[in-house]
Amino acid sequence: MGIFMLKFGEGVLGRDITAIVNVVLGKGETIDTVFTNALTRVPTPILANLRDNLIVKPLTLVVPRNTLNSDIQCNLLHGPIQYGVAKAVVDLDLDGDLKLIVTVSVPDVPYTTLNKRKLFQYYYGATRLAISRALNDYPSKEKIKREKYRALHPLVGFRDIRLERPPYLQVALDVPSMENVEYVLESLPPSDRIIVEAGTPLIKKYGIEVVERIREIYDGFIVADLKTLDTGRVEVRMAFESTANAVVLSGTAPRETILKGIHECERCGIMSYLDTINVRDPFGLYNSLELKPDVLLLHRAIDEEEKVPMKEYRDVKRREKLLLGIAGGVTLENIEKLKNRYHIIVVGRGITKSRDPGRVARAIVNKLGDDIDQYRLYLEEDEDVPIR
Ligand SMILES: O=C([C@H](O)CO)[C@H](O)[C@H](O)COP(=O)(O)O
Repeated sequence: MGIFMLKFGEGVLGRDITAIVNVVLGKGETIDTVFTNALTRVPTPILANLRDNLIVKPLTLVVPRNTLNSDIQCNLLHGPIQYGVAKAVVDLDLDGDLKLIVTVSVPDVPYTTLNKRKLFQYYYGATRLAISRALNDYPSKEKIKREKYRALHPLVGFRDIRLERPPYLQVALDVPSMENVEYVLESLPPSDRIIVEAGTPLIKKYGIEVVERIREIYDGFIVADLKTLDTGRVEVRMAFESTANAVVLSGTAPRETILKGIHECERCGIMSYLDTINVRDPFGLYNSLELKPDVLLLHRAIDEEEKVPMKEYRDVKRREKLLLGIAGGVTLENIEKLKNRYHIIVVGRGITKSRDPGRVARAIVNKLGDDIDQYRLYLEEDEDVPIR
């Protein structure tokens, strides 16, 4: 059996025009077949050359990713793009037995904005990057794991947060006035440590659509505090359809409702909270469930706060997988004590009723630890890939 090797890599560079380059490289029957089939296809991709009659080794196919709609695009492909790819392959001084298939985006730009030098540079750099990454099996599983909560896709503009970097501040919006909600949301600092809660009274007043109204102003992780007591599936669905990232189910609901609600959250790919207002043994309830919620919320009701002290679970240890939340009368003053014991600290009136909600929220967030973007450089680094 001959030598077999197949590797894949991507390089994307440039801001005004983006060079997107994907590479498949390898040795053996598989790549030989793909290579030969591609060459006999119509329209035929081009063999990278430095000039006419001088193809590069290892043999490299340049394949446009998009349809070429104009002569300008054809010239770009056959000109600076092809030259950029060819020069990168030659400069990397690769094993001559390899074969490379390089797919390239071909920009559709007006002739006047054409800058061949810039295009060459972008495609040359992106190709080097893609090949080096392929040869180094970049990115590693660890890199992807590390980056998955930091990555911000440029065409999406928001991150999908899964509460993987606790502790978090959950700002509970119970104030039943949209004007007040807007005021609080607009004052919140942008932070990956903040969760916004559409509070139960707010949802009762405006309906579940209030989640979408909140999102228009603060597009982060939003919890719909439905405290569901019946029809677990239906309520989770409603919250999901209004773009909630998590739903709160009541721990006093029938077991079936809790389980159906958690199951529906899992089906929809959103998170489930189990609220424990009026539940005597929250951990006993948690342990008894066949399906576990993502968050167990230890909660003292507002109505009982004059009689009942704030819930204190001194022996609470952070458990693997389960996120523990605390709610009911939390203020800026308690944060220091709570932040090492709980993953999610819910603060309602402590923020919404303060004279300066933004200042209080910022002060709490500062106590929780650094932000995801705080030490991030503008440029991405492949710390584990030597570019040859
Ligand atoms: O969930 C809550 C309560 O049941 C009303 O819906 C509150 O959001 C929660 O108790 C936090 O509020 P504060 O006690 O004002 O911090």
